Amino acid sequence: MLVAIGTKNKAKISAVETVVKQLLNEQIEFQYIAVESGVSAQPMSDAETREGAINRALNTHTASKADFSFGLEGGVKDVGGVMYVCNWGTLVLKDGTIITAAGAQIPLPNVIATAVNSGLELGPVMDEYTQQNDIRQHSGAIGIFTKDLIDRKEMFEHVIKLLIGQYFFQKG
Ligand SMILES: O=P(O)(O)OP(=O)(O)OP(=O)(O)OC[C@H]1O[C@@H](n2cnc3c(O)ncnc32)[C@H](O)[C@@H]1O
Ligand SMILES: [Mg+2]
Repeated sequence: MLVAIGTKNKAKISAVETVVKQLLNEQIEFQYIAVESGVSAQPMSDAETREGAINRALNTHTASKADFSFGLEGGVKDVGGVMYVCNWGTLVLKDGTIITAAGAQIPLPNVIATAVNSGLELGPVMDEYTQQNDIRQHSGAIGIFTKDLIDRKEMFEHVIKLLIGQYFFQKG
């Protein structure tokens, strides 16, 4: 089967590959496509982040006609005046069926929230904060602020499991 992923981000790619290989007992070809999310570079709500994940999966589906097309999107959201990191995933099946799910969320420190609210993207803000490159492709914000107990790959693995689990349920 063909599995397409709408990103070139290493954390997202390895999350999809790990879970798909674990759950689907067949020969799998993976395809990675950089697609548009159709939302802002830094989504600021659950609704916008979810929409970005759906758009990515649909654009991946259109480009690949794969059996499974995945779209994963990271964003932030405000809950009671506190900024949380949020992540959404979408699986589009070959027949166009859309399945969605969201991942674990943690609050971001005020210094990070202030920088993001000033219009910066979380990715570069995290690089500046940690003095490392490309945190978004490795630990992610969720890894940095949990001492890597849950990194960005593992967080996305849960999202992929929630997507494939719903597919199994629908299939019966
Ligand atoms: O290449 P793509 O697939 O776009 O991957 P990305 O890392 O840019 O991830 P998103 O576009 O889904 O996330 C939107 C923005 O939020 C940032 N972001 C989201 N979650 C993050 C995390 O856990 N750690 C660091 N940055 C994160 C990301 O770098 C972007 O600036
Ligand atoms: Mg991005």
